[in-house]
Amino acid sequence: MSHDENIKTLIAVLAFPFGTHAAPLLSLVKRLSLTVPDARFIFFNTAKSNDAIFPQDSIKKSDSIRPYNVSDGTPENYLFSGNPIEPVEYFINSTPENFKRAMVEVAEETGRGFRCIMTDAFFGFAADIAQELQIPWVAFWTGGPRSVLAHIETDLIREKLGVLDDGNDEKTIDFLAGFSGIFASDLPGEIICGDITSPMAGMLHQMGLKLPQATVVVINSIEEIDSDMVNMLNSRFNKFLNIGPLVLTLADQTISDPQGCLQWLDEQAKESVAYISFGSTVMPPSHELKALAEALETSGFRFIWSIRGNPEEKLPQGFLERTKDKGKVVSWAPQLKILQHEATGAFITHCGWNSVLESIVGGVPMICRTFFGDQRLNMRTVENLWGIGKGIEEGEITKAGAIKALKLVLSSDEGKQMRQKLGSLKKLACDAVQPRGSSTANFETLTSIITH
Ligand SMILES: O=c1ccn([C@@H]2O[C@H](COP(=O)(O)OP(=O)(O)O[C@H]3O[C@H](CO)[C@@H](O)[C@H](O)[C@H]3O)[C@@H](O)[C@H]2O)c(=O)[nH]1
Repeated sequence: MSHDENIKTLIAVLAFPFGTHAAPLLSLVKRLSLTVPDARFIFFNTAKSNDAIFPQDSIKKSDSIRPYNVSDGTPENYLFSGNPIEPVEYFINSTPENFKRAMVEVAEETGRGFRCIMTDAFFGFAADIAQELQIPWVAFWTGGPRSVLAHIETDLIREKLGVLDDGNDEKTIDFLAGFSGIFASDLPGEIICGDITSPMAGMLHQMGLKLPQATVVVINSIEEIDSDMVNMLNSRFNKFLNIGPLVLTLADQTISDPQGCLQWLDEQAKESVAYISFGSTVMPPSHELKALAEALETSGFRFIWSIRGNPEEKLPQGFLERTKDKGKVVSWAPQLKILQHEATGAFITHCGWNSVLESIVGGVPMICRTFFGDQRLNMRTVENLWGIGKGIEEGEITKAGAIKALKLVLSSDEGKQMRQKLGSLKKLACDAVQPRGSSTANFETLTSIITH
């Protein structure tokens, strides 16, 4: 990175490299790079995550967005133990020094100071960096509004409910407006139910305390779909901007579909296919995968199942061969396009926020099997507030529960009603990104914060 007179505005972007966090942040940065053409965004992220989200040729082409690798905090010769939280904890423990070091390197190399720091909202430490450098802090929350409010209110929730040993505690959160019908066990584990001394819990607690200091908190959501939450967050933050759904605002969406999912969908009847995916990090336990496979086989519903790794090892013996005329099993699917296809009628999901938004954009009702973090809060919003999906019976997949849920969504009046409600939400989402829409106006406000 060399001294460059054309670059007027240098912006530091700090990514959280796990789950689907860095990709939506990069989507936001790509969009901003079109409206702030004289800016250079330095995308600080681990090498592994940068390699995954920046296609090789794009790095050479783009002058305005530069990936810059930071340490992931793992010890030398580290061998992954199989425990997925371990690399996350190494990384958290290496912050903020890894980012600060890299920012100093870039400032020295370019001979310029940063004009703005834009981060995953997880990084509460950015408040101190922004203050030290006297620059704005733009915090990007990749989940929905209800989960960020729960983190902001962590101390109040702990004060009212205490810290619970049992993740299934059924205490309600009725002391917090907008949380009626929500139970303690629906909250992200780090707030009260899990190990609140873990590095992750510490980072999220710190985030809740620091986010009100951000110049602006940006969220990949739509004002009109949860206005009560938005009003509450408006009163907590200096500025709160809903700019989603980002997936509807990016022009260059290259579709990778090597296994021909979309062509296969073209041959299926309208709203007849169940799409199954549990996102980028979750893998349901093997007895649930088996139960779901048996439910699909017995019910005969058509399906596309995105499952990471080798499906032969994960699914019952002979399942792929026996169901090859009814469904497709792939290791990665063009999810957004599948959900937007008229043949897709149900989405079995873990309720990651990106999946929930994409389901709204596609108008597809959800069958929810949640696992951690914000997912249960997202499910409650899907089920109670919007009525566009249902949690799986007993909270985990059984053969009978899955068949019941598939029938409900794919072939009952309740499923039809869900689809109608989705129609209204989808319209709100599409309207928000039109030239006069709320997300478009909020995006313009964000641009002016960055440039002035
Ligand atoms: O075959 C696949 C599977 C997934 N996806 C995409 O992967 C993303 C998955 O995102 P999300 O639904 O948010 O799930 P996670 O990857 O699990 O996301 C993490 O990050 C989210 C945003 O903070 C949180 O809401 C989740 O709880 C957390 O697990 C979506 O954009 C999908 O379209 C594909 O394109 N093809």
